[in-house]
Amino acid sequence: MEKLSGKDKELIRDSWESLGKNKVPHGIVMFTRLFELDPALLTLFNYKTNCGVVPECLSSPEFLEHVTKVMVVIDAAVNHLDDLDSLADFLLNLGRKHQAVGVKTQSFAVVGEALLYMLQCSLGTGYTAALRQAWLNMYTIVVAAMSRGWAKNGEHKSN
Ligand code: HEM
Repeated sequence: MEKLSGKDKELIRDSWESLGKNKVPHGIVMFTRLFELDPALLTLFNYKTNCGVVPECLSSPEFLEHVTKVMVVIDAAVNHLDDLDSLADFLLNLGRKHQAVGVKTQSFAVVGEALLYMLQCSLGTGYTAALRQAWLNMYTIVVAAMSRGWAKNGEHKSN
């Protein structure tokens, strides 16, 4: 996997220190933005509760669990910045699972945009161009690994 610079790591760690302690509220800001950017993604959350409607979806326990899951993956990445390779198998498998539930790889990029939006809202003036780029670099590494798993699952199905 790609490597991050020392400066990238410092910017990511410092900014995540307080955000990571409040994962769900920040995750909700992120997913609210995600559904503004692509409302069709709501239909992929086929929980028993009505996830065709944004407010109902955002307050359903299963959905909030997924929000937490996403934030935990981000937390894991931030905690393994020196060794992102150790997450490769996990992320590959995660990509496979998302292929199986109908998520497209392009949608991972929209999640990235929503992540940056959440960082901007939360960090205010701390959201500098260098910080934005550092997070983008990390997220790109995560998504590249997930996308490899996604593609492998797709291949497997068409065989
Ligand atoms: C458009 C984007 C996404 C959609 C529509 C989506 C949807 C889903 C769905 C339907 C599931 C299965 C049900 C569930 O566990 O809640 C799932 C599982 C999961 N998702 Fe996502 N997801 C998206 C992006 C992401 C991203 C970017 C991450 C992490 C960086 C992530 C992390 C997870 C995790 C950890 C699971 C549990 C996998 C397991 O059961 O082992 N998701 N996702």
